[in-house]
Amino acid sequence: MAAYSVPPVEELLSKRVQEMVLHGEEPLRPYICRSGEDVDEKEDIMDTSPIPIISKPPGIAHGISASLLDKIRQVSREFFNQPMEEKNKYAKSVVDFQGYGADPVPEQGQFLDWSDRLFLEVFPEDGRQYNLWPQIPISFREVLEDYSEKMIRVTEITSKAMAKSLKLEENCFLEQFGKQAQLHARFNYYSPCQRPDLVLGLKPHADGTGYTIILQDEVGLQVLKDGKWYTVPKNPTALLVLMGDQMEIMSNGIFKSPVHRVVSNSRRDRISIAMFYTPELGKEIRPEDDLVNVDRPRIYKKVTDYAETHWKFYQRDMRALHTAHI
Ligand SMILES: O=C(O)CCC(=O)C(=O)O
Ligand SMILES: [Fe+2]
Repeated sequence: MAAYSVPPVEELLSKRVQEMVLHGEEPLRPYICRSGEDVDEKEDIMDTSPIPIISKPPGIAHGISASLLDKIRQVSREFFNQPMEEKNKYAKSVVDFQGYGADPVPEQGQFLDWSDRLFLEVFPEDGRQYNLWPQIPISFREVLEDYSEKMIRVTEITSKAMAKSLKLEENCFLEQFGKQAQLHARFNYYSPCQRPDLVLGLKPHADGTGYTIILQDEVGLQVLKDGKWYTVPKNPTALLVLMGDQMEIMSNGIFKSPVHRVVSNSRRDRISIAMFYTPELGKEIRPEDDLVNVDRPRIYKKVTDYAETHWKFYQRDMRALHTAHI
């Protein structure tokens, strides 16, 4: 049988998916992670009841104006719509986290995502690498700074609401996150794919964050529950709060960190802005004491810098939560 040669992953990752699509290239083998079945491009959305969405009541009002949500979507689109040479001014190497490109090289044999991204640390402020923040569109920096400030407010509202829903002291989760909690912005660009039945925009994973706040412009994100994928509906003024593994630990397993993925679409592209909210570096987190009792024994240990452990497993397409189990 003739050998089928594929460029090394490093080489593939040094090229953007968006570029391949512009050149009409078909996905190469490392991007192919689906069997060619089970693709549903219908516009109608499946039952979404298990997905918590912060919007107007009966959810929680997030307090961010519709115009700011439009602006952040707009500057993201404008950034990705630019020629490669402009975007490459912010290019990351294939091992870096911050900057424009793809995720760092996964361990051998793992599939690649059919998407590009720009990843930036926004809090604590001294972690900002402004040389990687796009200068075009010119309003990018101002809009991201404004959005990040507002996101901090959303994390306060959300963390308190979650504590109260469990009858806990309202600041308990905020204290665990710490004053130097981290916030990272990940701008995801999902190019269309001629073969959405073969690739995924983002492979199935759970987040290693405390939680992640997602804004999207099109459907594509799916959450796994009881073995079934649920599509998150499109709602221009809604933010989706997705629990990460660290919130599952702090809530002693009450809040579940769901596996999710992004499917590709043959006709349209998609933008999402995911804000990763993670406890302060070096800070130990643990299940809240008041959530541990005879009926609900402690199921998670104390952990520190769990996001690092999470990343090591993510690179191997595995979850890390078991490492925190008692
Ligand atoms: O694009 C999305 O809606 C989800 C992104 C996501 O899951 C992530 O960046 O971890
Ligand atoms: Fe995610």
